[in-house]
Amino acid sequence: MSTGEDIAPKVRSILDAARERATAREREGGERVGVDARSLPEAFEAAEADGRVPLIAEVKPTSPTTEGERDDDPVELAESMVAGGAAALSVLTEPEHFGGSTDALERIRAAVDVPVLRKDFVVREAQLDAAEADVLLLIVRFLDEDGTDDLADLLSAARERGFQVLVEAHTAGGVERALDAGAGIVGVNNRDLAKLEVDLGTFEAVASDVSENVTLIAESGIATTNDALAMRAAGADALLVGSAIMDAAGGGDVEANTRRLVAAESDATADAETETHQ
Ligand SMILES: O=C(O)c1ccccc1NCC(=O)[C@H](O)[C@H](O)COP(=O)(O)O
Repeated sequence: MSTGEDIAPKVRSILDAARERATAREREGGERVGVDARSLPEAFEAAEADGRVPLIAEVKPTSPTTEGERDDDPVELAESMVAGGAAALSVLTEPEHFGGSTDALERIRAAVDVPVLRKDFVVREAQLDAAEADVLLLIVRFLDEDGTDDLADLLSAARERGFQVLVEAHTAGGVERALDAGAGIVGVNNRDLAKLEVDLGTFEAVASDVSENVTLIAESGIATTNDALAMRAAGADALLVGSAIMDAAGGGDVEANTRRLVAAESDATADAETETHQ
């Protein structure tokens, strides 16, 4: 089944590149990875207990919708995010459109002790073995395409290797497919891959239908503390933030950007208490 016409041309090119990389890996063969994963839900619980908004901060040097590119050492960026209170990290490993690499992922995972998500466009089983990570991303919409593996099969194959899996959707139907395939960690991406537009109302519209037993992550377009509060109020167990932390155009302070979002709830509580006492 192909729903290819629903995907923006830039995204189509990402998907084609992912398929080519899968084919190259299949030709090369290579070892199957076995991961001893750091628990993502436990990292979120620890952040909550500590008064931090559970946040996955993303090492995202550039993207099709980003102006500019950060060429800082990815390990230093990752360490700054953890110093700023990130519960977990996401690392883009897609090389052609996001400036990522599996080498950067492996160096980051060796340098930090929080769970690390491999953010890539995995469409076939062979791609699972490109690098070890604690969490792997599978995108429902991309697995509709011809020449891709079935979502439930990929989910099982990833779990057999020890990965936790974040299954990403953009619509209520996509979330249903994720849950039907057996996902326990679900991301709702506010970025519509058909138009590359971001609307935080996407998460708000979909989140209320998802059971409490599922770890639910709001992804993309979260820039301000008010955005973070809105996503949490709508039911996000955690947030995934890239651009606002990386600030590729301004080259800003990644640690301060992370801390600002992580402290959104504790700062709001402190402000409310101050107002009550005035
Ligand atoms: O970010 C993009 O431009 C993009 C374009 C095409 C496909 C995917 C894309 N992003 C992947 C992501 O899911 C985001 O990097 C992630 O959710 C963080 O989003 P943001 O905080 O808006 O950078």
